[in-house]
Amino acid sequence: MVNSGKGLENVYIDQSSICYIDGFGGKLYYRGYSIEELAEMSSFEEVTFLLWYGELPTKKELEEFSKELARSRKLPEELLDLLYRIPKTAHPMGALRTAVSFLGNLNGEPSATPEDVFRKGISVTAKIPVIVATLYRIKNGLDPIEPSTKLSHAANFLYMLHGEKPPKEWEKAMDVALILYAEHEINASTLTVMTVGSTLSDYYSAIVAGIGALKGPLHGGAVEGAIRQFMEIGSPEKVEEWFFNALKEKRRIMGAGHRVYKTYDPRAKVFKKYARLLGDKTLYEIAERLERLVLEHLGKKGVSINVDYWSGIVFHAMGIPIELYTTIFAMGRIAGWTAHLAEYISHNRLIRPRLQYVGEIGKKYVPVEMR
Ligand SMILES: CC(=O)SCCNC(=O)CCNC(=O)[C@H](O)C(C)(C)COP(=O)(O)OP(=O)(O)OC[C@H]1O[C@@H](n2cnc3c(N)ncnc32)[C@H](O)[C@@H]1OP(=O)(O)O
Ligand SMILES: O=C([O-])CC(=O)C(=O)O
Repeated sequence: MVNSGKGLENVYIDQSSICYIDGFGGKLYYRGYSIEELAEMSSFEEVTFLLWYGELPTKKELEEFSKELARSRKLPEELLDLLYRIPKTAHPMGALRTAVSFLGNLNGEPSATPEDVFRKGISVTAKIPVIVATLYRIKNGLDPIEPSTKLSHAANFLYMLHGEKPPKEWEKAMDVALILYAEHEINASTLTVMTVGSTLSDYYSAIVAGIGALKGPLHGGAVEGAIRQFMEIGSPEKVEEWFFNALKEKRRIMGAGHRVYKTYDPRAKVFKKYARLLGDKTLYEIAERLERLVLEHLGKKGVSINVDYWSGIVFHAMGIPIELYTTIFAMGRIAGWTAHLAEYISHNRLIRPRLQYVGEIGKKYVPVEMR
């Protein structure tokens, strides 16, 4: 290799003031504020404002921003019609990708300024939970519920999904989940968004590409993989046998390992607290036993527990079907995608790395009849 950055490991492509990860110390900061403090004290609306505009909002700014988000929830009729026509077998991330792409056809002129990105960002951030909840209800033969303009971003999603206002502790847990998922520097989906944005394509094209990247099981899709693996194990006594079999078969433990964290992901610690508080006891115990084995046997390779390990147990406790978990990740991450897109295009340069060619050159072309 020309350099050692396979998979762009440890390659810095720009400077940014949005997020700092200390991968060995297990620390994470959004605009300088620790993730633990934001999760405990803040809200998704406030964190989105912080990520986009660089400072915590004043009370008035937060009220206006929250109102604007709430006002932007309603889906256009054309999109509602489309949601009914998406195949019921589609994975919700695929359906969400189609829905956001369709929104782009209603409003997809190139986004050349950060202000334009934020204007569209408000609309898409507001609509993603509405799209997800509406799709879920249509798929299950239930009537979609109109978004409320009174509820918080987190509470409105749960309300639209279940058809009733959520208990306070569910609203808080969902709000915390959205905060924890909101931003994480230049992860695979954010790089994807920035790459599309760097061609000066439109906001929606960039976000659609980000949704596609997030869906994969090595990235956001791991949240579904992690809980499915706990369910597959089935009982705490079976964890050990399952783990050593997985190692023997060279299967990855979902929700473990990370390109940047070589220690416990600080977001996973917060999720673990909520999983203990709200989650199914058996699933929690399975996950805890598996975690011990991961840390003991894979810790020396720098494999620890990541953000996707515990979160599914929290969503499961709120009666949310597993196939929606990655869409909840997207509901949070839209904030970070938008922040990075706006920051990058404000001093844009086309993203275009190289591949070292190792094939042959100068081969003689043979016409098809002679092959
Ligand atoms: C929100 C997020 O995106 S967080 C990540 C979510 N993804 C997952 O949870 C899926 C499982 N995890 C993984 O597949 C990986 O840890 C990734 C993709 C996240 C990071 O991968 P990379 O940084 O490329 O690590 P890489 O693949 O080089 O692995 C390094 C070593 O750790 C091992 N390893 C890494 N993750 C795991 C895991 N989950 N289970 C078992 N072993 C693992 C690899 O086998 C490798 O071992 P080796 O050196 O003996 O061959
Ligand atoms: O940073 C990464 O590579 C993956 C991750 O944890 C995230 O996107 O939240």
